[in-house]
Amino acid sequence: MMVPLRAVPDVEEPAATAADGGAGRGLELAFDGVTKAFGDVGVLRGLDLTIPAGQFVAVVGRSGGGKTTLMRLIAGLDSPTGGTIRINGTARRGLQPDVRLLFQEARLLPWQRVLSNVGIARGPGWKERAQALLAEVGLADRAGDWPYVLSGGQKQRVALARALVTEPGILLLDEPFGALDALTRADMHRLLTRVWRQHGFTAILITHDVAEAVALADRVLVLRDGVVADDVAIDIPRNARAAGTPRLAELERRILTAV
Ligand SMILES: Nc1ncnc2c1ncn2[C@@H]1O[C@H](COP(=O)(O)OP(=O)(O)OP(=O)(O)O)[C@@H](O)[C@H]1O
Repeated sequence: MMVPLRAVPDVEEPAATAADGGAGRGLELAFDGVTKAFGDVGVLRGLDLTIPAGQFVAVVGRSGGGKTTLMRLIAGLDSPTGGTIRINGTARRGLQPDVRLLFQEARLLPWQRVLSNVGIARGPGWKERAQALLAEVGLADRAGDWPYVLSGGQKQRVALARALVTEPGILLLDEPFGALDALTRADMHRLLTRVWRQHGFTAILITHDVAEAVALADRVLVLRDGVVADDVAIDIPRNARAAGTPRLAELERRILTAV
């Protein structure tokens, strides 16, 4: 197995919050009585929720609980049955270029080299921009490679660089590290935290892994039976989380109980 060799520096800065989050380009996301049903089956049954600009939110819940449905609504890939989703106060309709998605699979174009995969949006200066983002994700020297020679973790880094190329205000992450081994996952956690601070987007991470949620997020939402069953602030500095404090264990237990 190929494991990314380039370690991500684990630079610890004060945790960014909604108030001082990153570069401040994040967008606020608000749900106002949002429901979603497929036929008779109500998947989301009334979400009222505000996610401040620049916040890092994790969404956990049982399989089939509506997490991916929620992502698709935010991304504009599907419409709510009722209620409104607002981005910076404006009701969202259809696809929005300010919102980007990262999936469990990197979904790179196999017939394009790494640099072209990142610079998919093209436009003036795209090569320099794509190259700079590759450097940011630790793949500066892989620009000329074909996707098939990369490891799973490296592919996800390329996908992350590609998602950032348009400087999205909201980044949706649907189990992006689910298929990676533990060491690569830990590297990706550090990388994601770093780019989130650097770029300032609002991050919404879907995960089955409560430990991952409390390691990365400012706030964890538990989605159960189509509503937010718990909304937990992770009030522990990020640099204290890896060590595992009693408070962190307590929050993890609370989330697991709510799930
Ligand atoms: N297009 C669709 N048509 C009908 N039912 C759907 C559709 N999309 C999702 N569902 C149903 O909605 C429910 C929630 O699905 P969703 O994929 O959002 O759950 P999830 O929490 O993301 O699950 P997992 O963790 O397993 O990915 C499921 O019962 C699913 O079968």
